[in-house]
Amino acid sequence: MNDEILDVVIVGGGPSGLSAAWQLRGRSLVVLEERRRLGGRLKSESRGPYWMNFGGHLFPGAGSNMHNLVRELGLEVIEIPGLKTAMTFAGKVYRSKRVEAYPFVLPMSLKERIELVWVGTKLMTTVARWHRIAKPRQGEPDSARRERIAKFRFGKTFRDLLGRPSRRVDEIFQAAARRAAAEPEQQSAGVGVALFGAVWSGKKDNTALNLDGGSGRFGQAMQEHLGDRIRVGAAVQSVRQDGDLVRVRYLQDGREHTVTARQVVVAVPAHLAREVVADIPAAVDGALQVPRYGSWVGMTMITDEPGPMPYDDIYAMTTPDRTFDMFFNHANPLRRPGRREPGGSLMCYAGGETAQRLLKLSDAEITDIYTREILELFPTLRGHIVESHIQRWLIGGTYRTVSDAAAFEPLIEYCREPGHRIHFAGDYFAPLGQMEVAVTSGKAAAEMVSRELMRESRTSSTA
Ligand SMILES: Cc1cc2nc3c(=O)[nH]c(=O)nc-3n(C[C@H](O)[C@H](O)[C@H](O)COP(=O)(O)OP(=O)(O)OC[C@H]3O[C@@H](n4cnc5c(N)ncnc54)[C@H](O)[C@@H]3O)c2cc1C
Repeated sequence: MNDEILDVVIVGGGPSGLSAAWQLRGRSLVVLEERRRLGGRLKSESRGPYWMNFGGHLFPGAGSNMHNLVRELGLEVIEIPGLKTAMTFAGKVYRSKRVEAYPFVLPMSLKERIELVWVGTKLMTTVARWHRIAKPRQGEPDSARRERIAKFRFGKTFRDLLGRPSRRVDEIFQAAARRAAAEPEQQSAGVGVALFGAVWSGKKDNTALNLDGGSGRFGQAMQEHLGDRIRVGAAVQSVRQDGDLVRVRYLQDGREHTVTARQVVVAVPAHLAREVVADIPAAVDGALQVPRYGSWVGMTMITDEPGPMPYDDIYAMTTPDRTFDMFFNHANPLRRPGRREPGGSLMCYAGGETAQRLLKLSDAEITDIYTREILELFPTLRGHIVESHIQRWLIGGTYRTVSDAAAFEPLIEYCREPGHRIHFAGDYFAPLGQMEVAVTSGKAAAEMVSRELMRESRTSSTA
């Protein structure tokens, strides 16, 4: 048992919790993180000049809360010169900067071409509408914009929007849709459109950057800055309000501890928040049941090729003809004109129903499938994969199904109301979970905490 009374306890050391902790670093606080490292679903490990990437990697550009945070931490983002729109089809790699060109590039029947144009046009028109909806309006609070996005095309599934094109055309959209960790039938049309909106973000694409040194640097830098205010290996069991204080019970190294604070930010995935927070108001509890989570099964690889490889100009590739849905070349942002350094770093992953099937296999079986299919595409890579790891993200991506927009509103309302001591943050605050959503929600929770602490200190000084 511990007697300390802190200003704030933050539960969860992912981007949302760390964003809150950073805003509140002038206060007495601790961050309790279940894993042995910070960063949550942002994870990478250094290997010489490269890094192995396991989780989130595309960082938002200038003007975003994540970008500001990364700069404040003294970290650098780097541009990605490579193609993010490459695609495999019938066993071959195709490169087009503009996805709209694929109906004319891929070896397809006329019927398939027409279908690809038809579905693609429908999607692009809807994405253009989504961009208008998602654009921030002068003077409006971020929550208003979030609400507008949440309501966009939430009453239909992404499958309803796509229709049912023939198999090979459908597989292209399916593979891309699984970047939301769910099948088109499971996600709302708004989720699918947001996903494609991130790809079709216009000519000047600084919306997707890399963190120099890998996304794991984010958690490491936070650890360096926040020091002994971070407690890793600390699994929170319960968060309970007790009068003017909140008691947080956690297990660390097999021992039970309690820490008491005036304010708590719960920054763990929605269903886990429900498990730990006691006495959640019924409407908020209902809202926390809205976000869905899908899995991803990835393989990350370090390679030792002596010179150029056929994927050097590619960063991201959709792979509808493979077991995995996406292939990434994480060495691409490090390539410079001139001499090509030896070695590299690659990653691939599958989501949706494929991930569910793969989760039943052993690491060795998944490695065999992924490796065989990568070598089919790039035979010169044979013998050059020197290290590989399978990463199972059971809680991979968060997304919304149909008719969820209204059901989530009680939580937005709760977050706006003054007087609470327990606050929520996480990437589940938007229909499609991304690090920017996480960081923004953490910042918003921290602002509420600051207001509450100031209000309390004013009240006690006038009493
Ligand atoms: C493979 C993959 C690729 C991705 N790609 C991108 C991308 O390119 N761009 C992008 O923007 N986003 C991407 N994401 C999503 C991004 O990583 C998440 O949106 C972001 O990490 C969410 O942050 P969070 O803090 O809400 O949750 P998390 O990152 O999940 O952090 C929550 C933390 O809470 C901890 N926790 C849980 N329960 C407890 C407990 N009881 N006690 C203490 N601690 C607890 C967890 O261990 C975790 O560290 C990707 C994710 C994955 C898995």
